[in-house]
Amino acid sequence: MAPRRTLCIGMALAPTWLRGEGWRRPDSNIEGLFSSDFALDIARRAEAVHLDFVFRPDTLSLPLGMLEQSFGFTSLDSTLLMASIARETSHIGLVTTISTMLQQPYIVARQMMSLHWLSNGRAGWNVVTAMQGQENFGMEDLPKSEDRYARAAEFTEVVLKLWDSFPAEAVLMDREAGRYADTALIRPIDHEGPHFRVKGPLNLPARPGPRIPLMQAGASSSGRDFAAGAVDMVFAPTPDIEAAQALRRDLRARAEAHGRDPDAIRLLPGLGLYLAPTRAEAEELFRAVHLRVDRASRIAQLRDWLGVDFSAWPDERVVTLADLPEQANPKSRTHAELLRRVISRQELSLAALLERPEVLSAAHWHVIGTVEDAVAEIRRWSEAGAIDGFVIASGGSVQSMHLALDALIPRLAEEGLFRKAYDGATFADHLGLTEPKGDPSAESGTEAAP
Ligand SMILES: Cc1cc2nc3c(=O)[nH]c(=O)nc-3n(C[C@H](O)[C@H](O)[C@H](O)COP(=O)(O)O)c2cc1C
Repeated sequence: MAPRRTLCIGMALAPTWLRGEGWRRPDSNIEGLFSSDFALDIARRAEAVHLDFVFRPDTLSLPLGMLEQSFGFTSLDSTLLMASIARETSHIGLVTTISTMLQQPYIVARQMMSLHWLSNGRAGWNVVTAMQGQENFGMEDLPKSEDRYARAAEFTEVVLKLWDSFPAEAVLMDREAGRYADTALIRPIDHEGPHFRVKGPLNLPARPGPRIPLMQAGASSSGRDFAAGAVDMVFAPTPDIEAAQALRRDLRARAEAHGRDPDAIRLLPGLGLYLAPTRAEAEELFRAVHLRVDRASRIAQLRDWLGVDFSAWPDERVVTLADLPEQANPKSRTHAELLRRVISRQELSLAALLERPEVLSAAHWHVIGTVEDAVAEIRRWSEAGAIDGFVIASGGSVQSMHLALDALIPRLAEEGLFRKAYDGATFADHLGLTEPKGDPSAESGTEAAP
């Protein structure tokens, strides 16, 4: 499978580089976490090296367990944050995360189109079904993964219809004739489905040009199928190159089965970058960051993903698939399956399992080393057809994050793996999306220019 000519690269503003012990460093600026300048500084750096987008994950609940040691899931509302960055930047895509389980499509269609107008065509929506937060929305439990995706598919369909319901051409602004809009072009959507009844139209005209790009996170079979039919980018944890190759192959095949060009869907794994001037310093950074994540938190993480309580197990006992129950409704099938995969492939003691990136840091692809190590690894994955790009989840320290943006990305551009300048000023321009309307199955899927 041929790799694309240039990669699509996003930067997570999470801020992953302050996780673990990172926030305790003197230069962390943890005090500024809830100011818009904090994210803006990173967005400006990302724009200076022509990244495709900045991206903010988001949740709607606060698990207190993590908060003793780090900032956990505290965060500004991601869409408002992106709106504040929009005014101060001019080219970079702004991808916000909004849940289809815990929101209503009319509100989301309006928020996203507002962000699209306010940013001059740079909005992107990370469509998540959510892993937590149901207790804040009157639910005991989240429905099972398949049902969450069925709702996500209908939710997305309604949002796309709403964006199309008030087309840009309907706005005439004919001063002479005194005619503001041609209301014959503005149509209700009259949607009636299993989850939503929405009449429409949206009370905001569509911004002229291609539709807002969509991203998705969650790689269970139903997650992949939803992504293959509806989105432009998949953000996924792929801890090794084989996992990424297999996922990319599968997503492309599913996109084709949905009648789409396989190039229309991009696999963008999370990339945990622990960078330092030397390999030894980078390894020390990784160790130092995870030093205090205690056994109890890691055991709790495993209980969440695998449904097993390992707290009474001795460290040296080997974990096998036979120890794991079939889970009817895991919070994230993606993470549960990645853990089952590593347990089936390697004979791991409990102590060794607790050291794995799948447990410590969200099962993402990791590079712990120098900038040149990262360039080599990215080239290897790209040439092996494993990725269409990646989302940087910088780890360890502010210095490591700065190395990723200020040193690694220009090196990738020098190597011909990434663009040297922006070709256009909208997010769709960076992705090469050209179709004007909402239906992803009608898209061109052309490549981003070098
Ligand atoms: C890499 C990754 C990132 C995610 N980010 C978010 C997020 O920011 N907010 C959220 O509510 N859910 C997030 N999710 C949850 C997914 O949207 C989805 O609900 C969950 O993974 C269950 O789907 P699955 O069974 O396909 O894994 C994320 C999932 C993955 C795998």
